[in-house]
Amino acid sequence: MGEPYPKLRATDLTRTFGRTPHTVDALGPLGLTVAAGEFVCVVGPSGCGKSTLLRIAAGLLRPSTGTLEIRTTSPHPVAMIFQDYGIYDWKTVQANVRFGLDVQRVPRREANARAADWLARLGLADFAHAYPATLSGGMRQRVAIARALAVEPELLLMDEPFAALDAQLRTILQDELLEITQALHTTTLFITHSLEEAIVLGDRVLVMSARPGRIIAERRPPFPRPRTGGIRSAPAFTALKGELWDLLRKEAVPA
Ligand SMILES: Nc1ncnc2c1ncn2[C@@H]1O[C@H](COP(=O)(O)OP(=O)(O)OP(=O)(O)O)[C@@H](O)[C@H]1O
Repeated sequence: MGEPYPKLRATDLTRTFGRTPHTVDALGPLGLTVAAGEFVCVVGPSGCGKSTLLRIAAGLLRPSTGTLEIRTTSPHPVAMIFQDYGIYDWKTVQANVRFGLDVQRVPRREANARAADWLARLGLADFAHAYPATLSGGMRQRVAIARALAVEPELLLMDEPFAALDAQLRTILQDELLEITQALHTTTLFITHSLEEAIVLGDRVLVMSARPGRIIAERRPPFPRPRTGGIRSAPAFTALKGELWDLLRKEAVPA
């Protein structure tokens, strides 16, 4: 992928919660890399440690053993999007999108221009001065995406960002994210329950085992980029979804 080092590399990563004798082995040992410009999706059964992995990547949680390295060059390299939006209800939409830029001390005029640009891209221009409470779920999630991307992160970490949305909105936002990340080549680690989402968005789809989650399979959706949501109706899409589902079902319902 051009650069000699991956943007993210996890090696023999494990995480255990609690104290003996009541410990929970939540994760690993797990290894994975995300190359520059790559979009990697992680799917796995409920409770297998997906969020734990992402929280370690975001620096919110320490691994018990192993390492997770992020190799970036900018001072504010990582942005994160959670499923519960993580936007501030007391700030306007524009102030929310500008938030990361303010933290980076981007001059106000430039920050406003960049925020306005992202609001326009995500169809929120008319809501710049609205407060999040007045927005629909899909619009709130667009605000979260605009805020994360406005800082031009070198690495985007997304934990089930569309889980709370209905199926139609989810499809629309998947397609929007696909378009944006393909245009910007944003390096992304994306956690999801949805196989469809993983296949539409991912250069690679990694399948995790039941807890403690390890990577048990990797598939490359056979769709060249730039791709569109139209691939959902391709026979190869259905075939890959079936194959991944078989893998996942074995983990979700142990024999
Ligand atoms: N702070 C914590 N203290 C104790 N146990 C925890 C903690 N955080 C997570 N766990 C446990 O670790 C395991 C993995 O949790 P995690 O949230 O990472 O799974 P997940 O794959 O993201 O789940 P889901 O798909 O249901 O969101 C679970 O058994 C969970 O109960």
